Amino acid sequence: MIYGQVQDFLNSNLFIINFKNYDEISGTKSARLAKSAAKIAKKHKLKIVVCPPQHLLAEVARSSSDVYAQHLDNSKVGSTTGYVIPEIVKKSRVAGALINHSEHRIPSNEIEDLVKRLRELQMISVVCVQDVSEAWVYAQLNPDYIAIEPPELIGSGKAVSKEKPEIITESVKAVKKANNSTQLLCGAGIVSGTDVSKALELGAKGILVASGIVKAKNWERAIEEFALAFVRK
Ligand SMILES: O=C[C@H](O)COP(=O)(O)O
Repeated sequence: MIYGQVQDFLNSNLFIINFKNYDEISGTKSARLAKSAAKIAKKHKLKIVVCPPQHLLAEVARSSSDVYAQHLDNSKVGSTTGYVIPEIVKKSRVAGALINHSEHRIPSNEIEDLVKRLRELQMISVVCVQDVSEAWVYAQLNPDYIAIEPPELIGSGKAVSKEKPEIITESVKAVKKANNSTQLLCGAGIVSGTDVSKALELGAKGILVASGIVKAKNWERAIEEFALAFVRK
């Protein structure tokens, strides 16, 4: 992305679908889900990013421009084996990454290094945090996004925006206090358009969702329902 495009991107709402390692997206099904996301993104002029499993990143990124890694390793370019690193995935058209997801936590010095590395590569960084105090700590690194996710609600079908609205409003404040360009996303248990609307009402710039889409019987219908919540906000 060139500079102007990066700015436009950061000004719009963001809807991230993390495929995790659900069986529903194994093999060629990841590309199918990414295609549905791209279709609805285009229809509503909405930013929808997909995070397929690591081994499918390049394949999905061949046909979709909005692909982030679920995780990256802070290993060097060169003689490192079995790690997935920013410089190399960028060459497969991967545009950003989740960092420190609740299911793949890393030490704070690595979070800091990865945010810097992604910035230098003009890739988008999404640092996942579990509570408001972590939102404040990591917002000061100025990642593009902080994604707040109370771990106990992940995969529960009980939306953070309804179960713990205060964690979103408090995190919005924490991120603002950092006084930089970082914006807040939220996730955990989001399964409906009203969950999304509520998150946006509370001040989130977007959402990070997995099971609510991946496990839906009809992917396109579910993505459309979430997308409409963004469009109607
Ligand atoms: O990365 C996604 C989050 O962990 C949320 O997962 P969930 O939508 O299944 O609760």
